[in-house]
Amino acid sequence: MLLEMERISKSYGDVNANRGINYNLKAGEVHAIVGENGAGKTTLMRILYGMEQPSSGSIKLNGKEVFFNDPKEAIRHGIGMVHQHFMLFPNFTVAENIVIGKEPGVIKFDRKAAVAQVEALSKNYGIKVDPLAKVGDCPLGVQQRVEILKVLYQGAEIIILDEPTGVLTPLEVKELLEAIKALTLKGKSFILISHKLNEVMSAADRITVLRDGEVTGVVEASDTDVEQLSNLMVGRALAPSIKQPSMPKHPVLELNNVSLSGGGSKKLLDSISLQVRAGEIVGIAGISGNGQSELIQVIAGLLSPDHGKISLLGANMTGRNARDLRDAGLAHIPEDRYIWGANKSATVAETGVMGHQRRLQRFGILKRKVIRGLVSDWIKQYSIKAGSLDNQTQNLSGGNLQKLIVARELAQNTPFLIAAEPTRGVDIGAMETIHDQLLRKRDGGGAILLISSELSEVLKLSDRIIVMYEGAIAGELQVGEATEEKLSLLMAGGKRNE
Ligand SMILES: Nc1ncnc2c1ncn2[C@@H]1O[C@H](COP(=O)(O)OP(=O)(O)OP(=O)(O)O)[C@@H](O)[C@H]1O
Repeated sequence: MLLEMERISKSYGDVNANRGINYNLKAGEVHAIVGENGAGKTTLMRILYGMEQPSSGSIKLNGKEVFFNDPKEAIRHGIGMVHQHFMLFPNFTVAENIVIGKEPGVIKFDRKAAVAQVEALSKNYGIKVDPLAKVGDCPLGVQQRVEILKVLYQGAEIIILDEPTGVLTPLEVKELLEAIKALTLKGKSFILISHKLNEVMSAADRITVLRDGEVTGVVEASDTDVEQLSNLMVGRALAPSIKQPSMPKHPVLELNNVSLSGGGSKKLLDSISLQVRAGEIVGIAGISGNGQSELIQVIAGLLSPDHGKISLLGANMTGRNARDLRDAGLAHIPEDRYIWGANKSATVAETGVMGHQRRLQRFGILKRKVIRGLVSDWIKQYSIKAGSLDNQTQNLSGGNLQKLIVARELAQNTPFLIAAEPTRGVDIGAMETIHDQLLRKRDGGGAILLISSELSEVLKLSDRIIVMYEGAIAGELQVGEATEEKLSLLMAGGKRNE
């Protein structure tokens, strides 16, 4: 056996993140780990990668016990990790990012050698990149290839992929799954952490299921289905949300010819006009980087458009800041929970009211008791594993923080909500809860603009779908006529749907 993790336990104070976990990996195998948010997946991988030390238990590589004090030691033993949030330098080239930390050259960095080595590596493993491209200019799918080449350059035999498809387009996901397959044929082994059970079943040979820090099952992928996995994960089968037809009323958000330049002649937003009415969910689909992020930021008052008009409930809000927009009736589940949604060093209770403090204070003093009561209720409603209300936000697992932010924004009961990637990183049970809550808000007369890289989510929740391509609206489809194929065509710059 290539890797054996035996009886691994890890506690943080009262939280038992891992409780006697056994996990093993064969050479050339893809062995996925699934489980609810906070089940202990990341903790187990942080232990394997030397970022944390277990409270008890042992790790064996090729039958020999090893102990890693830090990631450098894990890397020396052939373990590589690609994190959910890429850790690349955007201003450096692809080649520089790959060789960093182990650069060729005796006294001085040998750039030519670096490019040659990256070219050879890329050819050997069939993973295409341009060594001279600046990483910040590369699409996310390419950035992920750079991360994978980087761990291969460091000599990885075991590659940990933590939620690798969260930010990828359907085509990029397909390419990633193909790259994984090709690498296993060359003897590399993968540990895949994912909430996307269909992808897990198509990529993995075996699947280990964790629940509350313990293993609840190890199954062959060819021998299981989504239902059995969800049972092992959550202890029950899932009931999909039921969507009633929408009954849209008055316009809540209106954009008229909104444009934003990106410096030079390039337009980040090109004459966008759209409406979101009370009682409807308008979905925005598009390959990441086609203006969706800028659209969200312009509407949320984080960027000011160069041209055009933005109105909320009939009031002109063009150029107003985020605080004014929140006061006027906007709630916002942000695209990136760490940049816009939370402060890592704040407590859970503080993150639970971030952006809404003004409503929860009296004479400039926060109503702490009220806040603690509110946040405690959301923790119960969304089954958030948060430890205590005074726990630091950075100690929450990614999915649990996402749930806290969604709960906070939905609880504001505002007439308008931007829901950007609302279920990124959450488990299937929580996804169901969040979808139900979004539909409930819509049915209660809320207007929702949904931006999601998950086409299935856009199709499931939206009443109308707008596709963005190169900063402009490439087409609009009613939910009845929209299919993944039609949307994908428009997303790739296909014919405008007039
Ligand atoms: N440094 C820490 N201090 C305190 N608690 C922690 C710390 N790191 C993790 N935890 C807790 O350990 C538990 C397991 O977290 P972990 O991140 O391993 O879960 P996960 O299965 O990866 O979840 P997700 O699917 O949301 O990423 C959670 O309850 C989390 O809050």
